[in-house]
Amino acid sequence: MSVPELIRIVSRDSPMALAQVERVRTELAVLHPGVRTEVVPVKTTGDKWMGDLSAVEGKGAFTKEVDAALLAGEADLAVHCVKDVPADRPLPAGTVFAAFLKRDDIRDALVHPGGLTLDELPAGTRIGTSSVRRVAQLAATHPQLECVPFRGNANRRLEKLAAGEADALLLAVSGLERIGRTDVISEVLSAETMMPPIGAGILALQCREGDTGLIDAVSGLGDTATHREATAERMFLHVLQGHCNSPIAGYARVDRSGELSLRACVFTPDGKTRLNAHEWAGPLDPATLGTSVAVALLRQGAREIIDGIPH
Ligand SMILES: NCc1[nH]cc(CCC(=O)O)c1CC(=O)O
Repeated sequence: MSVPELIRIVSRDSPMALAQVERVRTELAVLHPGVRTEVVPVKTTGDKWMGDLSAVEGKGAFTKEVDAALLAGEADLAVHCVKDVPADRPLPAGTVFAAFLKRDDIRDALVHPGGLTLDELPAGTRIGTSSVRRVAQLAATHPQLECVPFRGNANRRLEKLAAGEADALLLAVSGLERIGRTDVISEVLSAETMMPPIGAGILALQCREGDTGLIDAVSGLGDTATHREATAERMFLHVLQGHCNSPIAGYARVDRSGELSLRACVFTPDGKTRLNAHEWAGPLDPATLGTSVAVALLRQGAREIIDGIPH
């Protein structure tokens, strides 16, 4: 199958998303020096709507318009943060993941202009975050801090922080790396301190199902360990069937010996209840590991917690 001459790449138009596209173009140029690429930026509902995301109809606020451009043939390849691709349902009909790029840092960082660490922040410090996952974990470990709703892309959030709309922020390390702003990090939080979201730090390439020439051409950008981790994590979330307001966190890891494990948590919004599971795949394939960890949490009462949260 011959490599297409031109690949039109669609993505959100935030600085982070466009940096992600540049990574894909660079890696493509190494793999297929002859190929030309074009960028098709689109604004998504999640970029336009600055209110509560649970008020937006359906899921996929950061992916819907990107998927639509792909399906309409306005572009050939979509670049998504796996974290933003809904896992409770299949991918939009007619599209497939062609590759998961090698995973970036999965951790969250504290951004505090004074350079303090999370444990040093004085009581009443306002943390700008609308993430129910971050709010629940902070409430459990640092109840003296106050979370204030904060939306917008990472650059915009840094501007709002500088304007005094909050005293500190929690942002993904990988996102800050992509926009070239790791200088603002005052502390990188361990995955134990602040468990990351499903899919953290992973970029996925999505194509039209029948586009086999393109799928073959870009699949070489994929990373095997990341593929196993993404598959386990997304199946976990699929079985759990969460919603926008359910604090869920977790991550899979392929260790040095090649063994895959998945740990995951479900929280109540106040962080007071935390269900935990951690399993090794052993002979199980990644998707079955994801199912097994979800079932372990469901047995502990995850369904009741998730369904009990208004959404
Ligand atoms: N919802 C925005 C978003 N989507 C993906 C990332 C981080 C990068 C990644 O995990 O791929 C971010 C920013 C953040 O959470 O700080």
